[in-house]
Amino acid sequence: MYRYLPIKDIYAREILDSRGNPTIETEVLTEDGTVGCASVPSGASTGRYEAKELRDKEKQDRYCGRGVELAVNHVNDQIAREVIGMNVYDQLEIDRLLVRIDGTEDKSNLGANAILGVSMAAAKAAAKSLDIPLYRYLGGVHTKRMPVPMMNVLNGGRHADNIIDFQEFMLMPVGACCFKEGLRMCTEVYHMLKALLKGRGYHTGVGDEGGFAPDLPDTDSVCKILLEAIETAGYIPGKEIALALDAAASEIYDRDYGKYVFVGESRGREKKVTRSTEELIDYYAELIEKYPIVSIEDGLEESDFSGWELMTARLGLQTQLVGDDLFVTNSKRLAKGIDCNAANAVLVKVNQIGTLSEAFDTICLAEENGYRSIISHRSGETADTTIADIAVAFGTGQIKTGAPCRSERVEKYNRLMKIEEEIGMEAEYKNPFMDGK
Ligand SMILES: O=C(O)[C@@H](CO)OP(=O)(O)O
Ligand SMILES: [Mg+2]
Repeated sequence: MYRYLPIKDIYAREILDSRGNPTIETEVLTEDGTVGCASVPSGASTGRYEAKELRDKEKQDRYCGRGVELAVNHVNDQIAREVIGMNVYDQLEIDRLLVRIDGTEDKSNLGANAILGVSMAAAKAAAKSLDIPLYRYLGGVHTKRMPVPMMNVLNGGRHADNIIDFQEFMLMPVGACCFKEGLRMCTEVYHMLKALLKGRGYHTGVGDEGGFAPDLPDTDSVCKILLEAIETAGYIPGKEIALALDAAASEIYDRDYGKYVFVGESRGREKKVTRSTEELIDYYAELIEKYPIVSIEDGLEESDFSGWELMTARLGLQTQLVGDDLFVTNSKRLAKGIDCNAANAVLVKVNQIGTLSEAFDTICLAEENGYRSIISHRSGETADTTIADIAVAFGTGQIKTGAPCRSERVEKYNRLMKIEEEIGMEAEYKNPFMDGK
């Protein structure tokens, strides 16, 4: 027997995310008066195979995005009816029940957004009622590994109104001694990058995740200025700060044409710049040769398992190849990837799958098969910091949560600094590429 604390009430409401679009905030109240509150993020470059975020049919006049009143009603009616009375400490049972009452493969009935809010708020209420931090509640007493940030300092693709074809250019402070130092190093480079861009007449407005969004013509010029920023800030590229990319290749793939189309890079040229799967892999090989790129996410499009297999055979030994749209945090899709040696890491976004327990299952499957896991935010975020705790709880060793200048991203970084302080001397921070994990 263990402690039993029934859920007394569940209440969801519509709030706004960092892009000014509606999203859900959910509260779970327990019999002892504890309230756990969680809000749900939302993507722009969403994967085709993600669990479905339920949005209202009609666009609301007062918002630019479609509302989530339908999903809110599902929480307040159907879900509340079933989940009230359950033991808040039975996370697995709560999550399994949510999946069952939805009844679909992709959670399109109740909505992954409706389900996730309840899953996260229940965990937060449980932790709070025990008066222990969320990372400890989810991860246990031995939780101590801090994640290396993948700090997105330059935005392109669907996250910015510029001409850069790839979506994200990130800094990884692999040579730092602790999370706090890593965060400081990247932030210094971020400020240096701003000065360099400004000095060269580029605008320094930011994209959805807080990275700068200048009109740099191609990936080469982005990598060059990033290296310059790292060096001018006083760090050694590769050794102290490495680079990571999210190509978000599904967004530039032309299905009819069967090739990747680089619209930005084509500007001012007579012929459109396109690359076949093999050519794109060659292009990555060249980039890795020239720049200290340690990780490439969504290097190929989301359905092309055989292309991924090819890319992994070619680049997988020296480079982390991350499946985001490819795996969508779904253990079945990850299992398929493992079977054919596609990728060697999985991006974990809780709203891609809908419950904490399913995200955890995916991380365990990755771990068992020598794949790394990276906890990630979405491009549309809120002040909710649950992913910071999850990254520490599940000991994934890496987190992707944007630039240090938009508060919905900074909240996560600040939460991680607090966690590191709490864990104290026992906190562990290591280069994820040094120990094969
Ligand atoms: O592609 C990604 O990895 C994410 C987060 O950076 O973007 P979005 O939330 O728009 O899918
Ligand atoms: Mg991605």
